[in-house]
Amino acid sequence: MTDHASEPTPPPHGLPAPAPAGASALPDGTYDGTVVLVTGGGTGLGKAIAAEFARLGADLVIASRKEERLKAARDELAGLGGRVTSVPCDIRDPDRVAEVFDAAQEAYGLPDVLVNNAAANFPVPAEDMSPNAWRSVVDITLSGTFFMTREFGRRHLAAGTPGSVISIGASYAWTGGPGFAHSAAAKAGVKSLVESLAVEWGPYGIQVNGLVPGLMPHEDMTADIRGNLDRATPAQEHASGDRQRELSSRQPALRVGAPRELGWAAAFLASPYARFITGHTLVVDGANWQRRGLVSPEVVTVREQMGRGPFEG
Ligand SMILES: CCCCCCCCC/C=C/C(=O)SCCNC(=O)CCNC(=O)[C@H](O)C(C)(C)COP(=O)(O)OP(=O)(O)OC[C@H]1O[C@@H](n2cnc3c(N)ncnc32)[C@H](O)[C@@H]1OP(=O)(O)O
Ligand SMILES: NC(=O)C1=CN([C@@H]2O[C@H](COP(=O)(O)OP(=O)(O)OC[C@H]3O[C@@H](n4cnc5c(N)ncnc54)[C@H](OP(=O)(O)O)[C@@H]3O)[C@@H](O)[C@H]2O)C=CC1
Repeated sequence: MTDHASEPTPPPHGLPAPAPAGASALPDGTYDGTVVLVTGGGTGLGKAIAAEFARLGADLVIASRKEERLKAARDELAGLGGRVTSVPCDIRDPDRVAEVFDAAQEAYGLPDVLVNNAAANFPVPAEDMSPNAWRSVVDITLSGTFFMTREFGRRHLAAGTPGSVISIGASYAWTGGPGFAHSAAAKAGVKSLVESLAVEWGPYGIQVNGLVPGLMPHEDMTADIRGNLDRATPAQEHASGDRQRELSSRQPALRVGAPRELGWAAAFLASPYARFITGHTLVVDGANWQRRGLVSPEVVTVREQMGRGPFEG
């Protein structure tokens, strides 16, 4: 019998690394002949999601406001498999949203899959948030998601065809997000939409799911979000220069997520292997959002976290 007590305990090593980039759990050609529309598909996580569908054979339509970014992403994604087209669009405008679907239909056909990935966010204490700042984040994140989803649903209902919607959320939809009241409220709305529409449209063969990323750093992260992460880690740790390690040590997985891990989850959720999953929001975050204890870190106000002086009205 081994005497375990006398053996040194190996240090915790966290969750295993993901499969390499370019690998897939789904069979080659899973998305041959299908059209996938990704909002915000020109940057960050949206681009990573689009890439996984492309590798599996999908024709892609990516849509967002900035044409240059879309074009650069289109060239990158085109090397992966299927055809790619980009359509400039502000998802806050329902007429522009309809035009995106017209363009997609003309290019490849009615999208079979819609990924609502576009969103807006910046950290700001609620008492400093202007009405327009609130409106801007809620309009893009919640209303834009609804306008896209509504257009997708209407066209499929009219055609009598099935489809799959995946809306990207955030875990503060459940917990609230101090410093991000606008985005957290909007993402709670997105989660609620998933649940309402899955029931409304199940009878017509339309699946509606949510997908929540954890901390998945990428090169397109906005300066505001990057700054927020910098403030969340002590200055002496920045000096080490190993940002990834600093962030990893604060996750139960002892690592951050790779954008492709979100892409794999999206490709699964819209695939023939997930046809009975609808109205569900899947969290891909290494259990970071569950990290609670009876005794939490000392309370620091959002103002202090953001280095702001006292509220002056
Ligand atoms: C707890 C868990 C931890 C969790 C830790 C972190 C979790 C992150 C989870 C979620 C992450 C994401 O969503 S990441 C996605 C982030 N990506 C993006 O946001 C990209 C898109 N963003 C944008 O385009 C812009 O940032 C945005 C402002 C939202 C929209 O652009 P527009 O041109 O429509 O709007 P603008 O005219 O510039 O600005 C509209 C108003 O917003 C105000 N505004 C703009 N930036 C502001 C700022 N930094 N602080 C205050 N107010 C601001 C302006 O002053 C305007 O108000 P007035 O002056 O009154 O007129
Ligand atoms: N990164 C993370 O760690 C986390 C991200 N998330 C969620 O993941 C998703 C992707 O985030 P991420 O890749 O990090 O962010 P990015 O800032 O890289 O992407 C946001 C995208 O949305 C597009 N967009 C913004 N506003 C509009 C608009 N009005 N109309 C059309 N497109 C718009 C932007 O393109 P353009 O500027 O060209 O319009 C951009 O491509 C979001 O839903 C976000 O809330 C959730 C939790 C954590």
